[in-house]
Amino acid sequence: MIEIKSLTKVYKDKVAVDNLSFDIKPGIVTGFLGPNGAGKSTTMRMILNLVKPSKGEVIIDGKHYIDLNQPISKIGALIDADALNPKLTALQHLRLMTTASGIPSSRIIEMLEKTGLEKVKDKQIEEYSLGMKQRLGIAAALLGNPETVILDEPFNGLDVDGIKWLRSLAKNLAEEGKAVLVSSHLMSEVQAIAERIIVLAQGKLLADMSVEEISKKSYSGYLKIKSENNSKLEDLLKKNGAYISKGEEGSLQVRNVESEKIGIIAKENYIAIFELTRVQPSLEELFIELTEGKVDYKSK
Ligand SMILES: Nc1ncnc2c1ncn2[C@@H]1O[C@H](COP(=O)(O)OP(=O)(O)OP(=O)(O)O)[C@@H](O)[C@H]1O
Repeated sequence: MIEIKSLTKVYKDKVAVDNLSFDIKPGIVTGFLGPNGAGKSTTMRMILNLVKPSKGEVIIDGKHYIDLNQPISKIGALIDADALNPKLTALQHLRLMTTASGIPSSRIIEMLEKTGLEKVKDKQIEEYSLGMKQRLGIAAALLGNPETVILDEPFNGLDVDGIKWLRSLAKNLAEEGKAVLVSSHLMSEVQAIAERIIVLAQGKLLADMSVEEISKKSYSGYLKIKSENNSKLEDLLKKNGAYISKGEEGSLQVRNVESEKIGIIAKENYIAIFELTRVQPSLEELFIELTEGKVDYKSK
């Protein structure tokens, strides 16, 4: 379990991470979402003790990172897939890591197989595509069989097969009891695997919810109604506290009144209902709504 407590990072006059608190729980995948520049990488780097917080702390199983016995078996991370020595082969890269940390070298082949790199293990990294480098970064992250796995934008550069593979890998790691934190700027990439979603914008926590909760939130959810007499129904529903706007094909978009009540009002007033559908925004739309106006580098 990793506890992030009031974590703050200020670069000169830029607040990259602003008083952020959340937990990374074992046994689930947590999606860490935010637009470019939201502060995801900076947070992950602070968890890994690569960046010193301006304020706040990260507690890993009750300890600070520097007090961990074998950090590599506590936290494995993919932070920057390009930060590899291009002249080394994958095998040499992983060998350096096992030698430096005392991890049994048998883990190397296991991880190369797990990440699909077994056949290209003797190629120099400079010949690797971004997707292959991501796979190697993941192999390195898993080398110490860590309890927590932190992956910063791991879907970048992966092809369709790679995305499928990574999704099932992340799920399997969580099923093994590991805490898995996966960052992305796209909800669609993590919604299929994450049980919990943390949304960050401009360094601040916008949402920390289960995927179920986030889907149930009514941000832009509404009831779509078509009836025999929409204008009469609209008046009646407004009297009952509904917020109504006009939808497509003459339908009504109704908020703030539940479907049962609408049904009863329609029945009591002899108005036949032709359609009554709950429309929930997709997670992608929810994410856009949550982060609207909170993007530093938005293309015009
Ligand atoms: N070393 C640094 N010096 C100065 N500013 C920095 C530094 N590292 C990050 N920042 C700034 O902090 C903010 C957060 O950056 P960060 O890389 O953590 O965001 P992110 O959510 O990971 O975005 P992306 O998806 O684009 O990587 C940005 O405005 C960035 O420019």
